[in-house]
Amino acid sequence: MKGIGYLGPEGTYSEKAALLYAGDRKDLLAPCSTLEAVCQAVVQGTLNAGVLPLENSCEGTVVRTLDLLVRNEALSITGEIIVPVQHHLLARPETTLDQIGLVLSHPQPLAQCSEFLSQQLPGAKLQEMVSTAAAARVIRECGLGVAAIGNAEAGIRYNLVKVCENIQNMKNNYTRFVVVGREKPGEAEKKPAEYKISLLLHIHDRQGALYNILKEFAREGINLTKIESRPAKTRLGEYIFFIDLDGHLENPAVYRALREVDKQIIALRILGCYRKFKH
Ligand SMILES: O=C(O)C(=O)C[C@]1(C(=O)O)C=C[C@@H](O)C=C1
Repeated sequence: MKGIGYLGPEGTYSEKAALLYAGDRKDLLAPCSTLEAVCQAVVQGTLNAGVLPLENSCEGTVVRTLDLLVRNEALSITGEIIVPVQHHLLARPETTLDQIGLVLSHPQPLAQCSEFLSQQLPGAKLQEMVSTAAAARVIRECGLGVAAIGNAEAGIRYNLVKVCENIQNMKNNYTRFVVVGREKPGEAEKKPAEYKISLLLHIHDRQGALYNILKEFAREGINLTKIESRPAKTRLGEYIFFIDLDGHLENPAVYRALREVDKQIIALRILGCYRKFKH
């Protein structure tokens, strides 16, 4: 079995998700420098699976991941993992809050901690980094006035202390990750259980187009759990919709709805049919 890619370095939230997915196969974990690198390695077959952040309970969809799913047609979704996200302000030992003039982190945590940052560090500059652990890793080489936002494990790994704990806007902050692979959708597991399907729909730019599609799912009593649009990158006004729904590809109601939807749109791609995450 080849590796499981995730956004590195060690100490990211993506690593936490990848560890949950790997179970006792932790030696397979492969940190990658970017989300693009994770996808590329899976598409090329250097890695067997990749773990990508898809949505956060506070900040919504990670659009970078949606764009990568659209662009990499060989990828399918084979699973999902939901990770609690608790951010801390990490700095070199003996740093105090009033010394901090620069905060480094991934754009998502900077947004997820916006209230703390504006209230407690109104004068601090914010700098985006490729990941929370990439931010934590450079702090040791910086002066006392620099802090990172990341998780407790990153603090331990990079010998940093928590200047402030649990600084995210929402106490219950969660990020949903998807596992991507090259399996054909539905092949990954077939045992009857609680399943989810992820779809990409490229729809026409015309009156009622979205309504007519949603109607098909409603008619079959299918519950949609996420809907998000991204520009199709073809022309202004044309969109691709990312839809998650409850069900399995072998359910007759799902089959009927997808057959009707397929007749009305430019393209339908089944990204995956996979088991729902159980906490
Ligand atoms: O920087 C990290 O630690 C990541 O794993 C990335 C990421 C993200 O892309 O949203 C993952 C989960 C958290 O929401 C914060 C950051």
